[in-house]
Amino acid sequence: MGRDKKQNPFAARKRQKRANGGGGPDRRAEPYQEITRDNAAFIKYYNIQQICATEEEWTQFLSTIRENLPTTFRVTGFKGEAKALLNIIKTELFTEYVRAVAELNGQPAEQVQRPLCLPWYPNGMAYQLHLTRKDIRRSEPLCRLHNFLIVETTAGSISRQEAVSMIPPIVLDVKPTDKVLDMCAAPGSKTAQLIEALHSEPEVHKIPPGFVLANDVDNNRCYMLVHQAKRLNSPCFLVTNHDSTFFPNMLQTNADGSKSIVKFDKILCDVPCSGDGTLRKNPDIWMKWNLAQGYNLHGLQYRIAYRGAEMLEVGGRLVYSTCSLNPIENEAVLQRIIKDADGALELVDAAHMVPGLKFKPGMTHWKLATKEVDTIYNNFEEVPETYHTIIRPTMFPLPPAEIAQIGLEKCIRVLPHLQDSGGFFVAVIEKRRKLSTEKDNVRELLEKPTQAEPKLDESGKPIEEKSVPWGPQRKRRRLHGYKEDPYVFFAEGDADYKSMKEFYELDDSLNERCLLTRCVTEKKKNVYYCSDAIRDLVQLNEHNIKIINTGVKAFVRCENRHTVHPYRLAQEGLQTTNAFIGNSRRIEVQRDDLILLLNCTDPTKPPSTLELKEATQERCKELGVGSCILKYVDPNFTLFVVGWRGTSSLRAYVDSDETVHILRLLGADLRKFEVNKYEKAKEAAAAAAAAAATTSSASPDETNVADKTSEPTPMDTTDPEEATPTTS
Ligand SMILES: C[S@@+](CC[C@H](N)C(=O)[O-])C[C@H]1O[C@@H](n2cnc3c(N)ncnc32)[C@H](O)[C@@H]1O
Repeated sequence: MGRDKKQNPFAARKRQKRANGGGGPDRRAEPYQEITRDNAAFIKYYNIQQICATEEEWTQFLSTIRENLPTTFRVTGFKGEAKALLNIIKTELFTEYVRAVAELNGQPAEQVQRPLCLPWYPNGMAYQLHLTRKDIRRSEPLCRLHNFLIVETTAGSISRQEAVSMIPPIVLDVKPTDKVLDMCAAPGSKTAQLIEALHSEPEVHKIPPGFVLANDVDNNRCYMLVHQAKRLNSPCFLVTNHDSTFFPNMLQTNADGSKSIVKFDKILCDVPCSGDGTLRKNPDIWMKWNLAQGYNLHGLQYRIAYRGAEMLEVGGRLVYSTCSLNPIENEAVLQRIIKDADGALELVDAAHMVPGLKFKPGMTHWKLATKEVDTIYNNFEEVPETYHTIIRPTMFPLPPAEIAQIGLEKCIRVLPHLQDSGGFFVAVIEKRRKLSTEKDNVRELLEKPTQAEPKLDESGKPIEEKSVPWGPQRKRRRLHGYKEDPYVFFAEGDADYKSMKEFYELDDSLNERCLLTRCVTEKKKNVYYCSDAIRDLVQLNEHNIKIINTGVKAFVRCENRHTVHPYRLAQEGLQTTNAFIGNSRRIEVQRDDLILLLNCTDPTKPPSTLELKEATQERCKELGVGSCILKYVDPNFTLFVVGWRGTSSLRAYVDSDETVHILRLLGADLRKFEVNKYEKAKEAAAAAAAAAATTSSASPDETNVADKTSEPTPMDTTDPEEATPTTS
């Protein structure tokens, strides 16, 4: 066979287009035009696949995918105050929602449809609003609702996430003891759900024994992942940056001190896909969609999921998901994996875990076609040779007798019209025995060089060194993105730890070797904490895989002339450290005191202890200057907030979003914190107009002074009468 025949015709056409001066005219400067929600190839392709049972249903499908997607959010379940927040949402927030929607639509409040509780999401914690993202962002009456969503998302109390995207973590069924791998994790909405599930039994596990390892091949997207997960402050979480198709085996220490290869109990493969299930959220896909995307992704999707299956524990569970409706990216990938695994993997039915979810079973018949869907292929023999590098035999359904053994009907296909959602595909696989391709050579891994322990001086203090880049030099291909600072764990007998232990009366069960810094230096700045399992993973594997982030900030160096102890507590880590801290640095406060402390937003004017309740004042007298924990007990929840006892003051040490979150739980007046961006924009416009009026009436000399200090803008050449002040 000649080389030319093997060339990818789609890629050749793309190259030709580029050679002719790019892929079409640059429209960036043209005025915005509403996207035409149509694509003949898309409609033809899914029509021939018969994804809907009747003509009537097909019409309903086509009409729904052309509509914008409603907004959904879920409450972070594991937090102690989740129920209290849910109650506030169902009462105050939804009352405000009804008022705002009535105002927006000019209709009576009684006619406004209340938000819908997603029936299949556990404990009634997820809601769908009858509003799109754009509605919420751009409508002044919805400003308070928008503020609520932003603040509570940043505080980690809710997550705005597409409804269907919540399904894979639910059916993965993560328990606090599980070792969990999220292979294609960024930006991390599902990862957040996995972390929540890991922490779902705080009364049983102070720190869950399991962990979530979230990985993504894209270095930049890994930081989105860090940002997303940081809100949840889990010490059992690790972010890595690697290609999942050849994700390396990782080492772990067993209870008897020996080493073995990590096998994960739960693996999520939310693989890259053509994304045509998200047409309602991302309408620009209408213009870009073509069948070549699915063909190009099939191999990558298979390799990621197959590597996942190799790393899965026998008896473990792997969830494969895409936001695509295309059987080439879904059923074809799964039939290939199940077939290649030769009985080691089994598709299982998980519908009972999402009761009330409307979906269709996986497909067992599908057809392939050319990119333009002008020629249909029923089997590989019909495919012309020029397409053999694109359309592969494994993409066709197996013969009926074989495909019946695969169990594809157990897959979950969510179509947008079934419950006014996006489109999605989910399959659950369980591992019955090892795969024949698994290579678990512990000795080979142990023989690889590991990172050196930090050098210590005679007194056991680390010798100051410059921060070193990640591990030994590797192949160029892997040296992408930023170099990460090292992970420097405390050695036993660390002098800083001794003083922390004394000052905060830390419990012996807190493992000091799980404290770490990100720089080899004597004067530690931020001190992080991670679980034993994560520490073990980092130390044994950092030479083998790029670790982007781990640990929650637990202590921060904070020295001034009054401080007795150089480290304050960090609110981020309090969820973890609280359980290990003794009584000497605790103050129980009443509601009014906490509201007073949180309302103080000027750090230069902390509340005087004299403004507080008498009991609080008495306790403050007993407490020396420094960091402390403020505890508030409500009949429905208990709050812990980092505080600072000054010489004559007491203040809360939390960021602004968490402040609003706590004040909301306390039922306090939030008006001081409410930002109305529309009002602000109007004020800014008025100020700009006033400034412009002053400038135009100023003397020529004054105008010249202004000109020298500012860049010329198009406004300078515009008639002031015509100019519209910008308000962005
Ligand atoms: C569908 S998105 C994942 C969405 C994510 N699970 C969530 O819920 O937010 C697919 C991700 O796979 C990543 N990816 C693509 N190829 C990969 C590979 N070979 N290994 C690991 N990640 C990959 C992409 O960078 C992208 O972030």
